[in-house]
Amino acid sequence: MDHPALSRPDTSDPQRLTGCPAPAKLNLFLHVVGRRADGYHLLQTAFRLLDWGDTLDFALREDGEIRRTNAVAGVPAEHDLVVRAARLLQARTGCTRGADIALHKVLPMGGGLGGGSSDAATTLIALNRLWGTGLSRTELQALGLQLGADVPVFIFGRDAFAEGVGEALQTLELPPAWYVVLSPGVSVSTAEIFCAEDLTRNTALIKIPDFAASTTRNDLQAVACKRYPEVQNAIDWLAQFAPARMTGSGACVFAEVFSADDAERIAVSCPERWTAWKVRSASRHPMYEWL
Ligand SMILES: C[C@](O)(CO)[C@H](O)COP(=O)(O)OP(=O)(O)OC[C@H]1O[C@@H](n2ccc(N)nc2=O)[C@H](O)[C@@H]1O
Ligand SMILES: Nc1ncnc2c1ncn2[C@@H]1O[C@H](COP(=O)(O)OP(=O)(O)OP(=O)(O)O)[C@@H](O)[C@H]1O
Repeated sequence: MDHPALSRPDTSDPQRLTGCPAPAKLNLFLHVVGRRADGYHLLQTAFRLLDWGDTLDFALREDGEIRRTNAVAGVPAEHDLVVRAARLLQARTGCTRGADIALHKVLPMGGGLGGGSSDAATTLIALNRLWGTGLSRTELQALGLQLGADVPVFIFGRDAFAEGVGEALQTLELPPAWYVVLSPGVSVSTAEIFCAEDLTRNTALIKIPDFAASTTRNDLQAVACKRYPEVQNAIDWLAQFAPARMTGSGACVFAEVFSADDAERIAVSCPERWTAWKVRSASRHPMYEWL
């Protein structure tokens, strides 16, 4: 499937920010290297930002209310990470302003593409500007981590090598690339995969330059494929064309291809029960310069 590239927000009206992008990510590899006392897992992973994602609109409210103005299937407003992110920023800064927020969902949920996390990150970056709360990138990353392990990287705003639970980030310089991303039509719960008895939790640590595809893997993949056979089927189908693996805790799988034409050709031949997208990398978050 084709999709529009992400663009920069419209900042012409000081009362609102429209078309704020929330890009997807891929985990090019993901190693589980240990477990913390609180049950969270220690990882090594490479995050790649994509030129594909959700968009959000924000309008200033002076009464302090946070409202989501549109319905989003499967995400009631009170559970939306976007609403939770806005409330967290208010609480952290003592800001008395509020916002109307519209969320235009494009990314599959429970897809391992970090959609909800990216929506939350975009909310923190956008409201920090609209409200004039002035938090730094580092401060927003720390705040974002309270919402989820995947939020900080989107505020970091660049391809990154991540350690810890995903919050210790170092910039990665990666060449531009084209990917086919395939959704096998199932939604995977991240917690379910990390809780699995049969998850490998002791992969040896690697150094940054050593992450050639041949020497890395996604440790969550075997667990997800066992519980969701369509994930394995999707990997097997995509692997006919290029090395394929799962992103995050699934369910989406991806393969890097040589060109936009290759991505297009593979995506259009995807079996009808699944959805495939031709996607380009994005080396920076489109709102990177705001922090
Ligand atoms: C799989 C990844 O997407 C890879 O980037 C992330 O590690 C998941 O990040 P996320 O979706 O933001 O996850 P969170 O919302 O923080 O956590 C969901 C659940 O996954 C488990 N979890 C998550 C991250 C982590 N490093 N270890 C974990 O064990 C925890 O049980 C947690 O309750
Ligand atoms: N704004 C949001 N967008 C999507 N899901 C959200 C949002 N807010 C809360 N959620 C909840 O989070 C769950 C996971 O959604 P998400 O799309 O972020 O998963 P994911 O792509 O697997 O994320 P990750 O890669 O971070 O694990 C959803 O099933 C939904 O219940």
